[in-house]
Amino acid sequence: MTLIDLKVLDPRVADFLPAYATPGSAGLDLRACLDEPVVLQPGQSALIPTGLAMHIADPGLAALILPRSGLGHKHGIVLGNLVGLIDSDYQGQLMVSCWNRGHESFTVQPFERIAQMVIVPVVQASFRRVEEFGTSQRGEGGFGSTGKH
Ligand SMILES: O=c1ccn([C@H]2C[C@H](O)[C@@H](COP(=O)(O)OP(=O)(O)OP(=O)(O)O)O2)c(=O)[nH]1
Ligand SMILES: [Mg+2]
Repeated sequence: MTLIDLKVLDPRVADFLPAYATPGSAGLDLRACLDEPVVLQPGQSALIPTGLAMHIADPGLAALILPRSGLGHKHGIVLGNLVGLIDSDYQGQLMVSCWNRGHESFTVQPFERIAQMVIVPVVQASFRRVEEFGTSQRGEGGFGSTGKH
């Protein structure tokens, strides 16, 4: 298990620290640290604080913030940035951009679970400038070049 430093910025979230719901879970649910409900009209988005800050510190790791499938599928509540990327050197509050892509208004309740976070490995690359690549089977083919079936 990887140990990551976490700061509780709002004491109200101290009882709801991110935790894996089951032994096999990949995602850690993040909650809305709100004083009052936030109504998202269709098409509207809001940046919702979580009351938490995290310093991953290891450049070989990052965190991704992803929608929760139930909220996304049933209510159209996804992320305004589609996916949130948390850099290993970020020490600010974890924020969730909630976007109502649905057709009905949705109310985010204080401390409701609004998104999930996955800790992932990262490879930092450096680049070597070349004039020609070594051959590959695909070459420059893309965007459907392998056919439809
Ligand atoms: O959903 C998100 C996405 C990002 N962040 C924080 C952590 C991340 O490390 C930082 C910067 O994110 P990103 O690089 O995606 O944003 P940017 O628009 O490129 O800002 P910057 O110039 O600060 O890198 O913002 C969040 O709290 N939630
Ligand atoms: Mg950036």
